[in-house]
Order: sequence, then C-alpha cells, then structure tokens
Amino acid sequence: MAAPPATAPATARCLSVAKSCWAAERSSSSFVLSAPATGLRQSGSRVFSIRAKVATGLQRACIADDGAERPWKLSDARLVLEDGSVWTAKSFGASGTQVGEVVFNTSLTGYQEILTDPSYAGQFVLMTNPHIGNTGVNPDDEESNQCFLGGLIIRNLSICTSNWRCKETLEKYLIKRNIMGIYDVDTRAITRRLREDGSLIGVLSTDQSLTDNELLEMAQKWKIVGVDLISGVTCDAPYEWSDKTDSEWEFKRDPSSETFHVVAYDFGIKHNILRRLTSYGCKITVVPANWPASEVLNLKPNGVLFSNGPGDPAAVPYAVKTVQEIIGKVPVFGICMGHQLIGQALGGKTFKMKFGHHGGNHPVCDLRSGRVDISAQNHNYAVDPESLPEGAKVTHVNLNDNSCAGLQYSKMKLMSLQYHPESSPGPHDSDTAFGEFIELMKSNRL
Ligand SMILES: NC(=O)CC[C@H](N)C(=O)O
Repeated sequence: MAAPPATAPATARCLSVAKSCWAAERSSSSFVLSAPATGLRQSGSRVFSIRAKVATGLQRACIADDGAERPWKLSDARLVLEDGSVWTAKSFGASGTQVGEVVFNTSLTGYQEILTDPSYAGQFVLMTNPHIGNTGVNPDDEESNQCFLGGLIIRNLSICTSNWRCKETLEKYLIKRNIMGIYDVDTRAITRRLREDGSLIGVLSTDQSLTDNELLEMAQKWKIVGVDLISGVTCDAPYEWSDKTDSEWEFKRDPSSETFHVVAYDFGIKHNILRRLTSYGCKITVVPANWPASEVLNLKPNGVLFSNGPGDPAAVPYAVKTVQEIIGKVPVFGICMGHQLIGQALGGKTFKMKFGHHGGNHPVCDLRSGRVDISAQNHNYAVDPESLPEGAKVTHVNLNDNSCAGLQYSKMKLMSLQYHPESSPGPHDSDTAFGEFIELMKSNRL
C-alpha cells in the first residue's frame, strides 16, 4: 500500500479535528477551522478557507430505555416495508410518520438535486452511496422550490460538512422543509431486497406509540399506481423563465444566434431543463400541467417541451389528451414523464418496471449512431415499444435491460427521452439532445 501523504487531505483533517472538537463544541452547531489547521489554500488570486460544520444530528444525546442518558444517538426510527420487514434506524431531519414507495438511487453525488427533483413525490429515496451529507447544501443546487419526496434513507450521515459552496447542513435543510431522513440502516440489504422483489411501499416513523403491525398495515393499504401526483407538484400559473446555466458551470461554448420560443409544460419540471434550454437560446414560457393546448398553440411557439414529473403516466389522461392535441402541430420534446405521455398519446402503453432506474450511471445507446452515453435516470415506468404505431421509432435503449429510452417520430417533428439530458445530478453526455431539439425547431422554421 502506498505511504500516506505527509500532509493529510484537508477533508480528512477536518473530519479528525471535528471529531476531537465534538465534546467541546456540543453546544455550537458550527465552527470555522483556523488557517494553520485547515491549510488555507491559495489559488491564483483566490483564497479558499475551508469551513467545516458539525452535523447536529450526530450530537444529540439520547435517553435509553433504562432511563440513563447516552452521549450518542440511539436508534429512534423504523422503516417498515410492505413485505413485513422492519428496519431500525436513527432519524435526522423531520420527525413523524410518512408512507411512500422506496426506490434506490445509485448516484455518487448530487443528493440535493435529487431531494428537489419533483419526480420523487410519493417516494422515499434510498442512496446506495453510503456516505451522504459531506458537502452540505447550497442555494444554487435546487432543482425546484420545494422537496416533494417522502423522505431520505442513507447508510451514514457525514459528521461534518466540508465544501466551499456549503451554506447549511443536510439535517437543518431537511428539518426546515419538514422532510424525514434516517441513517444507520443497512441500505445495501434494502437495495438487494428491492432488486429481488421489486419496488416496495414502506412507512418511516419516529413515533414510538405506533406498533410495527400498525405501520405495516399503513404500508399495505397505501397505493401509488393509478394516482395523479402531477397535480400536487405543477405550478399554479404560467411564468417566464430566463436563467441560463451560470457562466461558471457552462460547458457549451457556442450559443445559438437564433432565439426560439418554447412553451414548457410543468409536470414537475426540474430547473436544469429550463436552464439548459435557455443556454441553448430559448425563451421559455412555463405553463401548468392542465393548461389548455389551444392556448399554448395560440402563442405560436417554436416548440413545446413536456417535462419530467412524478407517478404513473396512465393516471393523468388529461395530460395525455393535451399532448395529443399538440403533437404534429409544432416540434415537441418529451423528457421522462413527458416521453411516457407522448408514448401514450401515440396510442402506446406504459408499464411499471420491477424497480425502475434511478441514478447517474445508466448506459444508453443511441441506435442511430451507435454512440453510448452514460445518463442520469429517474423513472419507474417505461413505454412498451411493441405498442407503438408505425412511424414511431425507438432511437435509444437502456443497455442495462434493453428498455426503450428514446423515441422519434420524424413526420410529427417529435423527439423524446426516458432519461435526463439535463443531468443535475449526473454526467453531461446527453446534453446534445437539447441541440437536437433546437435543430428540430430550426428545420420547422425554414
Ligand atoms: N422523472 C420522471 O419524469 C419520472 C417519470 C415517472 N413518474 C416514472 O416514475 O416513471
């Protein structure tokens, strides 16, 4: 094994300092390490001071059953799955009782973008990456104005944060948004169960007065299939969007000289879809999920985007009807839920997958070029390609299971992807899809 570096990395040092400061700092939730301890770094003219914050969840003392106070936190939460299994855990974030569908996400980074992706409404996200919370949260990584998910399930909650963008600990953030979190639970074992048995409904609870059987009953009675979750996450009224990707993060250097007016249907839209479209030269009007197609067409947009969104695409016939009224009239781009609604609008069928795709590491093949992208995904339903009419072509497949990952119907100037070209979080490989949409709108203008 290679000898350890003479100077330990800053994060490791912050961790050990944070640990030794734990007892002394119990009353304060944050501290800034002094320059010699943190190794104040100089880069060009910029000076970075490394700020470490102790996560408060790990500091709470607990009263054990024997009435004695322990200076560490004890298990105070349960996750009861509909198969009858009971998982004890420690809580952070909000307390209470929540029911939802458990899905596992294999992204290594980006928990804040995941927490604010409205497509997770009605679900508990279990992160397979065992160490979460170390970068805290910051105001720029939000994918929507709210957290719609049921809760967060993690193996290990970082005892401190160490990131120059961090403004708040994950725990405080979840408490403010009233979102439950649990840690110190065997996320690997739960993931294996979901992979073997398929997705499961669960109940998260910190309420000791409820028995395991009562929680089990709640899990078994709750349904997510056939429920319209879009109406709970869409915007109330139309609005204009004009924010691009911040110049600090922009990786596309050749902005379009033309401007395109795009109307984006908000089925639970992620902000990065809007930022990427704006970076590609679009002026965007966002409309609520139930906005009449006729009003959208009256705006004479260059294109229409059907966004991502939570839940079962078969539970929102009003949205399928809207898509039907628009396709063939203007160029359209569907992303995730938008792709599934397009599939249905074309007369195809969607089905629920065994445990879905959630993570930033899914290989997808573009069948037109043979190019393979590593993509960001988040869906439990998929379009059955056999059910599609002639003319609709499958353009992309997920290489893990050969499921349909993209569609094109040239005559209708229609394209759609089952995954997330906007990433956030995830790799940027598929960003070119926005360029393809621009080309589609351009060709329609000629
Ligand atoms: N990200 C999304 O748009 C999710 C689509 C749909 N709700 C699904 O789970 O399949």
